[in-house]
Amino acid sequence: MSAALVLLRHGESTANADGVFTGWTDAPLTERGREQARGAGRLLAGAGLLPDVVHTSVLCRTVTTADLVLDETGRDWVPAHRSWRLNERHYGALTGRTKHQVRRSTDEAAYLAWRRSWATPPPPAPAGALPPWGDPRYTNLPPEAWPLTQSLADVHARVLPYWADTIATDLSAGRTTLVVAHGNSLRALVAHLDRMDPAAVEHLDIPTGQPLRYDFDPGQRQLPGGGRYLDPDTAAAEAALVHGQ
Ligand SMILES: O=C(O)[C@H](O)COP(=O)(O)O
Repeated sequence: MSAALVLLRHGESTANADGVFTGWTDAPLTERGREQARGAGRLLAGAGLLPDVVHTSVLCRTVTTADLVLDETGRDWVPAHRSWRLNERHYGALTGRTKHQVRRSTDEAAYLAWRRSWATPPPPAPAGALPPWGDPRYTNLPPEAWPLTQSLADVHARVLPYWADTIATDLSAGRTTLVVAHGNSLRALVAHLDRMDPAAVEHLDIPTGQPLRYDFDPGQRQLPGGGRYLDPDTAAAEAALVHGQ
């Protein structure tokens, strides 16, 4: 069966609005972010993309965004799956600092490497601090997978098993599958789907609240052309805001 996949970065969070590195911490949506989520739902409904299933991270900004999208599409009742594998990149010791502060405290090359390179992780956070040991969301996270920091390559390595074992299964059953995740977990997934090399991914920015559509044929082959934003002009403008941070 043919199937559609919709990737969606959560709506703007308070940390996004304040220019703060967020990573595995929680930050609620701003009113603008909530409206972005509702707008994404209207775009999906207008394109006839009614989700049969939704996947989110275990961070509240994706859960809230997904709920608003499902409400707007009349699909509040579909199965919802949460996984830490879809979480934002763990931003290590940068978590909670503003991008402006970090940029001033180091040189441009280090800032860009921490934020956008494939393989360079930010400096690590103290063990057991972010998230705190015992956070019930991570009961199933094996101790060796508990991160102190992550490069984009690390994110790619933990997102791909979830893609292969769970999301791809929904697509092969012909389900319209909504994945609500984060700037960097989606960069990793888009890099996989669009077969991007690490150098190209450095220039990839994912806008908040903009649905990105992929289509698959009955043989589960991705249709040519890569992902398409449902509202390309707004997506480009929002991606430019992310790039400028
Ligand atoms: O965790 C964060 O700070 C953001 O969600 C992603 O930030 P980035 O665009 O700087 O990678």
